[in-house]
Amino acid sequence: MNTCDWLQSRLEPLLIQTDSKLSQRISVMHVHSSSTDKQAMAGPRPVVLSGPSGAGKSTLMKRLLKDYEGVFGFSVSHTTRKPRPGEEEGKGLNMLPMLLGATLLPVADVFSSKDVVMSTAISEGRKVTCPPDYHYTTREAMQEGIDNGDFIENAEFSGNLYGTSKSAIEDVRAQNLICILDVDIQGVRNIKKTDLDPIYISIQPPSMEILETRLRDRQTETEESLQKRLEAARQDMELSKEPGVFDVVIINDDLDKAYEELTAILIDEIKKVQEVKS
Ligand SMILES: Nc1ncnc2c1ncn2[C@@H]1O[C@H](COP(=O)(O)OP(=O)(O)OP(=O)(O)O)[C@@H](O)[C@H]1O
Repeated sequence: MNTCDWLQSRLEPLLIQTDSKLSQRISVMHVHSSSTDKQAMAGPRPVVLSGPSGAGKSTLMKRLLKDYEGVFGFSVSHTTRKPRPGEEEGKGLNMLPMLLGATLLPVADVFSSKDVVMSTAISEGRKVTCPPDYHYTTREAMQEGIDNGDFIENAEFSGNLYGTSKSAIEDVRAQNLICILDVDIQGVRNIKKTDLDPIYISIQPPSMEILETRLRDRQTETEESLQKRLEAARQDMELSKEPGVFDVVIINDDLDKAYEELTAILIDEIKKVQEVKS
């Protein structure tokens, strides 16, 4: 049994318990990349998906990944956390400790929509590409990268730094994959300072009332975390109206319609990927 199969067999029972809890992201990141700017610019443009928690980003992403297999990719994150036994760069094991940690850690702060997508694919019995490892680094190197503006987002969790580097995003592009970035509004602002040139998409709920209902129905939140998310959502909804921030704002009222709008925006980039593959 190879690493990927082993990982899937170990995760399946766990995912049933953890999938409903998976939610926001700490992105983990990569400072130094082997890709050159030239390679990076040759591939499809990345996509930024932003919007309040509960707006439907993961739901839409899951559909995209299912309908367009091998077209989208996620950046490899960077961390100052020490690799655990069996975790080495390139072995694809980093999801296991993350998922095992789900029962112990405040998952809302640890998991990303990417993880929801991955775990759903596995729990549905679909073949998935093993998630990439973290790029393990030292605090000094990572801090230097953050200070140099090499990261589009970073966070500290349990004494370790995690982040998403610009070069990790360029690496995905260089592999002829559309890099999906699920970031908050601060992440959007940081990306705007770079030359990553993504398509900026905001996913918004039809109203605060509907958002609250969806978050309650999702049964992933405590009353406290729900209130925090709603407050953040109010601010996000205001900011998304600022002209020039997003290329498009999709109101996710009817899921099919929202998905249709999303694919319409992405179809040129999707075709680019498919043409190169064929
Ligand atoms: N158009 C829709 N109509 C009804 N329910 C929806 C719609 N879109 C999403 N939902 C439901 O709303 C809930 C929140 O959606 P989802 O988890 O995709 O949000 P999210 O933006 O990814 O949130 P987070 O940032 O917290 O991960 C889910 O239970 C999902 O099934």
